[in-house]
Amino acid sequence: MIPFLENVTRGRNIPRERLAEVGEHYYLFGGVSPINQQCRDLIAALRTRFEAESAEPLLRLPIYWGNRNWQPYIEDTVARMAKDGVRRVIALATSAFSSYSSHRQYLEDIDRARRAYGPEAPEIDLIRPYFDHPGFIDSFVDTTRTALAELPPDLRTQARLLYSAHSIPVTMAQLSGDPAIDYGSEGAYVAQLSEVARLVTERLAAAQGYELPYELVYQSRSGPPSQPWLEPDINDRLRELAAEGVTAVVVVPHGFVSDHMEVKFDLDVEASQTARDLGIAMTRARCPGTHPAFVAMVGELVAERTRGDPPAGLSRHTSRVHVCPPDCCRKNQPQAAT
Ligand SMILES: CC1=C(CCC(=O)O)c2cc3nc(cc4[nH]c(cc5[nH]c(cc1n2)c(C)c5CCC(=O)O)c(CCC(=O)O)c4C)C(CCC(=O)O)=C3C
Ligand SMILES: [Fe+2]
Repeated sequence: MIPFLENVTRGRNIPRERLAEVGEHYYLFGGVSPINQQCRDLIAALRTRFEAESAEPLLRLPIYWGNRNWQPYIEDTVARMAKDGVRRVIALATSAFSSYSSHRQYLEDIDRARRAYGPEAPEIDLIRPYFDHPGFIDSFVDTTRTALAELPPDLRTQARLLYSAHSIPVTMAQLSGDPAIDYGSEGAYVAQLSEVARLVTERLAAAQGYELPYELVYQSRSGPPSQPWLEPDINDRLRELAAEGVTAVVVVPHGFVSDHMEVKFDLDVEASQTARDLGIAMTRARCPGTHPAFVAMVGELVAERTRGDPPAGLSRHTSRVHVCPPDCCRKNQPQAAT
């Protein structure tokens, strides 16, 4: 696990103790990240879907898979595609939101892999942030309904919805998105997370016939304590909610696409334990994974990009362009860039 963790955090300011601690989370689950199998499952579901879509020859495309931090590495996948004669690629990141970590870094790593291969590397167009696509929203509405139904009946109408996303440094959050667009003082990442929480809550209310209060929380913080990251942490917030008399929560990990380690450990083990200790009933909505609405969305995004249709989305923060301008989703202020 350690080489993988070193890959993820190379060049970042992450304490060694944090790596050792996160390594333990993986050992608890057999010393293997669940994310590779989740990628294989998504690809299998996409193949089935793309093959069934006989009316849409555009989608009868071969599918490849590359990781940023582990095998199969993007570098190897780029080489394999080039050898297979692939000239144009449309890439989907398993990450739906704007920010350096959730979007720009994918672009950079794809670029690096292409440069490493050389001028014969295929062209690769990364699909824009798709956080408010109806397929992403509706898969969360569906899994949140299921999670709500897992609460004891008498608690369901009193539950609080906690929408949980990966915390990132506050500076990174403020620099997220397109600098020419006003997302409010917190930046695109938080604005997009807020919109998804609102949309899922509204559609859930329409389906259930009653509305639940909701809020944003963050999880999986790393980095030194001296650096401000997005808050509140889900565990801290659970303590406050218990003090306020809240008895049930449904956690919706809307910042993620599949139930990987940040979800399985930080929510299903850690936050669940916090809730248990506080006497709060907690259930957790599944991430999209291979949900049919999410799988269908991938087909729609590929078709959208191939045709050059305007980006589809349900919120006022829907991406306006397919290719982000070079100064969007920076990591640091320009003068501090490394
Ligand atoms: C925004 C965001 C997403 C969601 C968007 C997306 O999915 O892209 C995400 C997903 C993921 N993060 C993952 C794993 C890790 N992330 C780390 C560290 C970090 N993540 C960050 C941000 C994000 N991360 C940041 C700002 C850091 C600090 C270091 C840095 O500035 O880059 C570390 C180092 C140890 C630690 O500090 O926790 C690990 C091991 C896995 C794989 C899980 C599995 O194996 O199942 C997944 C899907
Ligand atoms: Fe991460």
